[in-house]
Amino acid sequence: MTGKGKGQGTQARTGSFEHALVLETARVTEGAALAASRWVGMGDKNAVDGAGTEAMRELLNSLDIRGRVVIGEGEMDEAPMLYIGEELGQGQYEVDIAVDPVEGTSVTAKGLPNGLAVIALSERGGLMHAPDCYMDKLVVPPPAAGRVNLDWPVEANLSVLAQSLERDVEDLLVTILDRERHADLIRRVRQAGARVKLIGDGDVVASLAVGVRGTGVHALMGSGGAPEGVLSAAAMKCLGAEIQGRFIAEDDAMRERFVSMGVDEHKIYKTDELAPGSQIVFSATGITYGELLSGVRRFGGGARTHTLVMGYASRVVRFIDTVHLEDDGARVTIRV
Ligand SMILES: O=P(O)(O)OC[C@H]1O[C@](O)(COP(=O)(O)O)[C@@H](O)[C@@H]1O
Ligand SMILES: [Mn+2]
Ligand SMILES: [Mn+2]
Repeated sequence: MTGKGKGQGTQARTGSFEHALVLETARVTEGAALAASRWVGMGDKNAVDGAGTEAMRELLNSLDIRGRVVIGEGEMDEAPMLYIGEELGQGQYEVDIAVDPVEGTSVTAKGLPNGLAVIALSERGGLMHAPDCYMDKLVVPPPAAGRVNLDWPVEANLSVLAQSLERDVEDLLVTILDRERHADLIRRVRQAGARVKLIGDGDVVASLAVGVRGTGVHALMGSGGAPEGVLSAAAMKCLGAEIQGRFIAEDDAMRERFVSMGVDEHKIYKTDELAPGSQIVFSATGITYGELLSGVRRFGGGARTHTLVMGYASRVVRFIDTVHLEDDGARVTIRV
């Protein structure tokens, strides 16, 4: 549908596979979160990752897709499941898949907030095949999209962000991963007058919180994983927010890898370059409690999950609260 038709702005763009797969994709992250939740707070990162990955792979295989993993758990020789290049499903929709079965493995193993299971799907070529390196990131909400620049001094970006959100720099809260490498960035953001929220892990959910209004955080700054940058880009695109990222080559081996993958070390990659797809489905289910998504809440006879699933072309942002009942016949009272 084109032109200024009735209801323009809420019409589907070209939602074919999205319509078929939005809810199915939510089921995949729900399943991974439920499996990983068994290991919350047990101090075993490998068990957390293993459970999430296995469940996610099995559920992806059951979808009506012919999928190819472009962002995964590593290369084939280092990851037994959901490795980059792995093919999943025998259905009809040809898709590229980006996964992080457990984003925030350490926090999940410690029972701390903001562990989640994450997936993005697109048509073939719709998600950048990013190397597994660090990425310098700037994430801003919809009103500041297109108005900031990762190349500018941080003070300039804060000032534009404050203007865009019609407030003072002092009213901004900026999320930054609590890492030694960010000491200077943290100092400068504070000196500019903005407040800082330091997080231990999990810059995907931090990006989601920036993209959604009312969470009280206004930007994400600093470096994190490049695969997480692509996943965040898929989400920001669905939300109308923006991510800018620059791939960081820490050594010559990585620099060579960039060349072989066609990645430009000096370029700022924007949302649309990281996630160029015209159809994108993004889904995240909380494993441990967070400000945006509740974690998995287990009770006798079942568990409850909280998911954010979105379709870019179909223009839907769904928060899904699901009760999963065990099939052993237990009587469970569902609460609102
Ligand atoms: O801990 P580092 O090396 O600074 O890396 C940061 C990256 O790790 C994470 O905190 C956690 O990722 P995983 O749990 O998937 O390993 C990401 O959110 C972030 O992008
Ligand atoms: Mn991760
Ligand atoms: Mn992970």
